[in-house]
Amino acid sequence: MSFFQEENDEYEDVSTVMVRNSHLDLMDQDILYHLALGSGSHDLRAMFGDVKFVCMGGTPKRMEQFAYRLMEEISYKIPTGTTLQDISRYSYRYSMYKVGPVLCISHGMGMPSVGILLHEIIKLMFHAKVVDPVFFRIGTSGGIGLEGGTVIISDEAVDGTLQPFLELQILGKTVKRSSVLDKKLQWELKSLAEPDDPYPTVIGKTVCTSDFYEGQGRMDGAFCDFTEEEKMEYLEKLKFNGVRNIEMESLAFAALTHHAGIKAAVVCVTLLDRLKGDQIHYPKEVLDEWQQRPQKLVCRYIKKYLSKRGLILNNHCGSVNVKSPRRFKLVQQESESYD
Ligand SMILES: O=P(O)(O)O[C@@H]1C[C@H](O)[C@@H](CO)O1
Ligand SMILES: O=c1cc[nH]c(=O)[nH]1
Repeated sequence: MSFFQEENDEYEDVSTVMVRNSHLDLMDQDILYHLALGSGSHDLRAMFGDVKFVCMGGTPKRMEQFAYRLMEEISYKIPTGTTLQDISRYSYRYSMYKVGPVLCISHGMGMPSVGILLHEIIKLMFHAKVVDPVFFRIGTSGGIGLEGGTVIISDEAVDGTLQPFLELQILGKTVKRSSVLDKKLQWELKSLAEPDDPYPTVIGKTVCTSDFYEGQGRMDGAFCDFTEEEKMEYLEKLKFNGVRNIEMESLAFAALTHHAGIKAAVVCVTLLDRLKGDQIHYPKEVLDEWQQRPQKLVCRYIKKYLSKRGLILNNHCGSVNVKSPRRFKLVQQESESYD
């Protein structure tokens, strides 16, 4: 029986997000610089207190598209004549959209970019007193022995040497943080893959690198000092060790959410099979459709979660099917005050 059918739901909310930094208590305000938000300048509780899901992916366009998909799926309406607002547009760094209880945010490329975003989003959750949020990364990746268009739910994020740690240099010392992802969430997501989906959805290990070219064993960058044989030996070693895909954010995403006690999942589509080549040569329309596959899966999860609790929004603006009125307020309409 899947968790969606269980009588007693273990997913009932229990605690607000905590930060592991006592210095924040001593600050009169906290400026979330890269989000163009702050605890002094914005009522973060009113704006974000109802958030339940935080979804991140590389590009602003993908996350805007995901926000519009969610609006459709959960019948979330904004006033006629208006559009979804990019809440962080004045940061000129990340884009953030809010659709009822779901935040959709672009994280840019690579671990430093997603790491900075996670610090500020975790603090945002803390200031807003958000209760037990679930974080998703919906991304793209290179497959290992899997055709383009395959959806992979990461069961573990590891570095290029297959270590399940994020290594950070803090005050000149190396600090390791375990990159742990929630097992149950992975299987819940997997259970939402439909037999009719014209592509496979698999669970597997994800290698996270700090580079797209040499770091992922590509021979088509500006530099390359290894041979085809050495590259294939490495990629085959990854395959042998259960690695299904390679991307650039999962390690920091898993390590920092785990450090904050936040449940998280990484769902990526493959854009090619790295055992067959390096260049991403598929037409744009094909790549666009593939990029939507992780979105569909996560959308199914969110929709089921909300439906199960009678929280799918009603079909008219500003109204919610309220079982839990303290949460899931509509704050999108307040976007004017975000400026
Ligand atoms: O979420 P995205 O599609 O940006 O993830 C991967 C990893 C890098 O950010 C990027 C490289 O093309 O795609
Ligand atoms: O090969 C790929 C494709 C997308 N993203 C990556 O990081 N690697």
